[in-house]
Amino acid sequence: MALRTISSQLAAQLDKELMGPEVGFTLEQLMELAGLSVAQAVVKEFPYSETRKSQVLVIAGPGNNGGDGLVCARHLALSGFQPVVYYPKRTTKTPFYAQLVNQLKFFKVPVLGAGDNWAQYLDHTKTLCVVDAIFGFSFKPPVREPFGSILQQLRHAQQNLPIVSVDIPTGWDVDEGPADSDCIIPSVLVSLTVPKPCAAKIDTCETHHYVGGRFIPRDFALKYGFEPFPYENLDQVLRLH
Ligand SMILES: NC(=O)C1=CN([C@@H]2O[C@H](COP(=O)(O)OP(=O)(O)OC[C@H]3O[C@@H](n4cnc5c(N)ncnc54)[C@H](O)[C@@H]3O)[C@@H](O)[C@H]2O)[C@@H](O)CC1
Ligand SMILES: [K+]
Repeated sequence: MALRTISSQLAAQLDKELMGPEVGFTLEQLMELAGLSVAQAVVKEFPYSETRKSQVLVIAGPGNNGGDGLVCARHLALSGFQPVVYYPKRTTKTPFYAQLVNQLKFFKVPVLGAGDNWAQYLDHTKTLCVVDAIFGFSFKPPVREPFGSILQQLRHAQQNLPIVSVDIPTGWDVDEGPADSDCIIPSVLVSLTVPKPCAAKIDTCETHHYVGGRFIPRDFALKYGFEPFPYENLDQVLRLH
């Protein structure tokens, strides 16, 4: 199936309509479904087993992509994984994010901040995968600290430690794809709602591609120029490649 994508501008317009007065989704609702879908992709890619390591490092950025990561960590904890969240730059935009952090504390999920030793969790003998919830479709290069050095460490770790990118592989241009050769190459990409153009630049031998963020009806998808994705039953993700 040819990969249908929509531009980042159209994606932003689609969001605006979803959260507009007629449809009336709240960001919290969309984020909950998005985060759940990423957790489901992790479970499908790395099925939980008593014997195997189950620690997952979730790196959350300052925006809503980071919010997806906080939600994903909670669902991973519910499904028996041992998530650890590194959340160096916390948005104070809305109290909602503080509630997401409270929920993680409620689930006994460690939430590390700037200055904490997060890199210890890049040890692939203990950690199953890293969830890249740093930047999504609002990323504008060049990367500003502390995310530059975080990406550098991820690039180094990715040889042995699979990266699951939420919506956009962090550091990639949302429309053009990898800006230069030292970008991260995720093992899994979970495109939310609909793949953005950068998703066409993944190498399907290296990156398993899922679509998640299941919250639009057929006619709305067609209006935005793409076929609805044939999710099964109540699955929150569908593997495209
Ligand atoms: N709109 C939707 O339908 C949904 C969107 N969601 C998520 O929201 C994401 C978009 O969220 P946002 O628009 O908050 O933006 P992002 O989360 O993509 O990140 C932008 C944030 O990072 C900062 N930033 C941007 N470029 C930077 C750079 N070069 N260096 C350092 N900081 C930089 C910005 O100040 C902003 O705070 C999507 O990718 C998706 O993951 C989901 O939460 C729910 C569904
Ligand atoms: K990301």
